[in-house]
Order: sequence, then C-alpha cells, then structure tokens
Amino acid sequence: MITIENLTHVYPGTRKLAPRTAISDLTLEVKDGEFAILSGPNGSGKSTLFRILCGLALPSSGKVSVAGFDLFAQPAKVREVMGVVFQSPAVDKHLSVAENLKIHADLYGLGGAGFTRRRDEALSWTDLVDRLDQQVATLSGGLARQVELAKVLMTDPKVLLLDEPTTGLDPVSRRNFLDALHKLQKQRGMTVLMTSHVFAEADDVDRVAIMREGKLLAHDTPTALKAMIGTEMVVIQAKDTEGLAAKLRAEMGLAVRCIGDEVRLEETENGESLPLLEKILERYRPEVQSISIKQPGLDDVFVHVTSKAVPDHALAIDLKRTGT
Ligand SMILES: Nc1ncnc2c1ncn2[C@@H]1O[C@H](COP(=O)(O)OP(=O)(O)OP(=O)(O)O)[C@@H](O)[C@H]1O
Repeated sequence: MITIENLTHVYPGTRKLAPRTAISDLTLEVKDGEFAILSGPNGSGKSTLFRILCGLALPSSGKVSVAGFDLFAQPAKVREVMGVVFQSPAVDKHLSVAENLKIHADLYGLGGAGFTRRRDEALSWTDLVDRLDQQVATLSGGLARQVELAKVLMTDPKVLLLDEPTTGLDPVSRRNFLDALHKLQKQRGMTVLMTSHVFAEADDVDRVAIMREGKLLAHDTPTALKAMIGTEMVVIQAKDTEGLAAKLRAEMGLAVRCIGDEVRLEETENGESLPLLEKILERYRPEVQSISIKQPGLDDVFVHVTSKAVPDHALAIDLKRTGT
C-alpha cells in the first residue's frame, strides 16, 4: 500500500553548513491493511521521510507509491486516500469541536447529510460525543488528540500517517488513543504508518521499522525482532561499566556490550542465563551493583540495532536472520 523505493534526501548545504543526507537509499513497504511503526534515534530521518510521504517535501531521488498512485506524479490522487495526523496540533483551539470538524469537512467538500453521517461515525469511537460544543482549548491533551484523529477520519482515508501522535499524553490517555486506533484500523481495514519512540506502543503492531542515519536497519514483526537478540539477556549495572565489560570479555570470553550505564550480555538462551549470572557474581561480586535476567523487549532491540557500537557486519547478520 505504501511502497518506498531507493529514496534519498539530501538537504542542500549553505555557506556555513555542509549538505546533509537525511535519507539514504531507503526501501520500505507497508502492506495493505498493515499497522506499522517507524522508529529511530533523533536525527535518523523519520521527520524527513514523514514530510516526503505527506507531500510537504520532494526527495532528491527515489520513488514512493501510495495505494498504487505515484506520490510525486499523482499527488492529488494520493491526497484522496491519505489522512495525516501531525505531531503539532492542527486544530483551532479557539473553536469548538464541532466547528473544527465542520471546517475540515468544508475543506474536503463533505457537505450536507453526508457530513453529519461521517462526523458522527468518526466521533463514535471517541469520548467527544457529548462535547461537540466545547472549545478545544478547554479539552485535555488526550481529548484534543482525539479531535485531530476524528477530523482526519471523516475523509475515510485508506492510508493513515501519524507523527508521534501520543507525544505529551499520560500513559492512560496514550493507551486509550492507541486502543481506539487499533480498533479503527481493523474495522476500516486501514493501512497505518506511525512514527513513535515509545516501544510499549509497538508490541501489538504488525511490523516495526527502525532507522538510523537515514538507513533502514531492521524491519520485521515485533516477535521476529525480539528473537534477534535471543530469548533472554543478562543486564548488569556496575561502578565501572567499561572495566567490568573488559574483564568479562577477557577473563570469561563473554561477548558483552556497554550500553549507557549497563553491561549487557545479549543472546543468552533459556537455561543459560542463570548459571552465567551466578558465575559472574561469584567472580565479580564487589564490582556488581545489580544484575538481572530479562526477556528482550522492543526497547532492547532498538538499543541493539541503533547502538553505534554494533559493527555493520553484525547488523547485516541480524537482518539476514530476521529475513529483512
Ligand atoms: N531543514 C534541514 N536542513 C538541513 N538539515 C536538516 C534539516 N532538517 C533535518 N535535517 C537533518 O537531517 C537529519 C534527519 O533529520 P530528521 O528531523 O528527519 O530526523 P528525525 O529522525 O525526525 O529526528 P527527531 O527524532 O529528532 O525528530 C538530521 O541530521 C537533521 O539534522
């Protein structure tokens, strides 16, 4: 449904700044009816990609098609099938919920009885049904985001792009927003691509794509991505992380990595971790502040994949293993 082929985007340089490649030969597909999350560290190129997909920027090279339409040759066709929820609010806070929805409907030529039906349908999943006359400025952050989504849903998009839509929401509002989004996506069979840094949001999506420095480093189901780093991992906090890691490598032959203030031993399998943990404690007890065994989550995959400490050939192996 969304096909991105060999996309490259270079921001031109200025007298003081060198040109910057924000997206580098990126190829990615979001299949029909799929819910995909796009993630990556700051500066990895997500916003640039999002701006290109929304038609706000033209890439330096590459192709994008949405629902079979060429994004650059047939932008109007793409706009007909695509809805976009931006990170920064795109509703008028001084107007009521109903007024915001009406203005959006007018922009899209959705008048008369059709408008009321579409509006009521878009609102049916929200908590806004009895708040139509309330000014958006007086709504909570979570409800204001619901107005944005309701607005976009009125146009019945086949493809929905969302740029970190849950930023600033408390955990309960975030969960409510996502639950509603998942329900809607299934009901309407929409294809959804959402940027997010919150990995708790990614466990129940179809696929997660992770970028770094404009390149796609991983793209697979949450289960396959987690399997990339084994069924268990040992995580150690120490007074001297680098020092302990060096000893574990040299004296125990362990392939550990330092990530922030932790030493991590990834890719341990069920049953191996506990004896290893005991051996590490036996030998290095005074240096260890805490040690635990955990099952890898998507946040661990993110750290593994985006950490610059991972040599490129190791990533290539991981990607082969996950079939990306
Ligand atoms: N207008 C611009 N001119 C020059 N370079 C830019 C411009 N916008 C972004 N960049 C650079 O392009 C790269 C990708 O930036 P981008 O904003 O797309 O990343 P991002 O993944 O969205 O980051 P974040 O998570 O911080 O929003 C960065 O190195 C950034 O500095």
